[in-house]
Amino acid sequence: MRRNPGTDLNTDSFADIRINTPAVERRAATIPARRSLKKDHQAAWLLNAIRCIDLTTLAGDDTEARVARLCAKARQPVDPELLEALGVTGLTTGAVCVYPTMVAAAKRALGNSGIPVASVATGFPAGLMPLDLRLAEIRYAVDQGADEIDIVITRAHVLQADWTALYDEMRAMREACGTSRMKAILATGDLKSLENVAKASHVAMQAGSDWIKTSTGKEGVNATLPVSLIMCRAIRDYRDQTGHIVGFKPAGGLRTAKDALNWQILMREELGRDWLSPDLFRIGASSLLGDIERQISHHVTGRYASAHRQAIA
Ligand SMILES: O=C[C@H](O)COP(=O)(O)O
Repeated sequence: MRRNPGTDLNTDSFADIRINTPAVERRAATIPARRSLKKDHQAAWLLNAIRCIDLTTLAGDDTEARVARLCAKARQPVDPELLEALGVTGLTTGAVCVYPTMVAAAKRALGNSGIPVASVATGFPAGLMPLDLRLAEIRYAVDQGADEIDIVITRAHVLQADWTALYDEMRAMREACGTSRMKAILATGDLKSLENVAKASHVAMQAGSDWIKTSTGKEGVNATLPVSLIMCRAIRDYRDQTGHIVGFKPAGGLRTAKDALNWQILMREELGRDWLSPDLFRIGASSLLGDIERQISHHVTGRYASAHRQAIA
């Protein structure tokens, strides 16, 4: 299984980063136009997006029954008749993502499907808890069976440019994850500048994150294309500097099939084909699958299915 072993903290590798925000925004704005995806091609990209979704429920009123329904959707994300028409079998989402107390229910519901369970941890979404409690939460989620842990960082460490504190806490989190893979949520909407996003990305990767992730879905601003562009370039730079491979997870506010296509175009353009697989690319989303299924249905049948047919996710 791919892991990023991380490195020692190396602030030299990002000390000189300067970002021209208007230029990044201009470049990000061209992403939707970079590839014209028509018909069969578009359906293939939408199916691939499903393979990469971390199908998520992170709500205060989550229940085991809701998690079980979500897992059923993860196992069979699209109407089998539509898949048959497309000649596709065995399609599942990339993972299911839940709160720690829901991990056991998700594991039960997913059975031997091979779909990983991701758990948020470390005082999600704000992370403002003593470190030993945050580490204990990771260990609890791992003990419950979580295959992947989505941690949140202490935003204050970034805002105060305390890279040592940020590195040390994430290194300890990586250690607590054991053999479960770690995704580091930077909560980019809280980080004030693209330079901070770039620097926090480097520290997260040096600390051994297997994916870096934009947002919790709970910030005022969640995944955007400019922020994602900066994070993808940090992944590229880190690979060039260390030879280690890190995945990317945009999350929060991704709701439409068009979003799913745009983020895949970004991966293809900035990091290449390898980053279009679930090992290196996840889309964190609680309500994206419905629109993707709607578009696939339209592709197959020539008409849009009514909304109730895609009631979940
Ligand atoms: O980690 C995933 C996010 O919580 C999903 O955010 P969303 O509910 O806006 O799709």
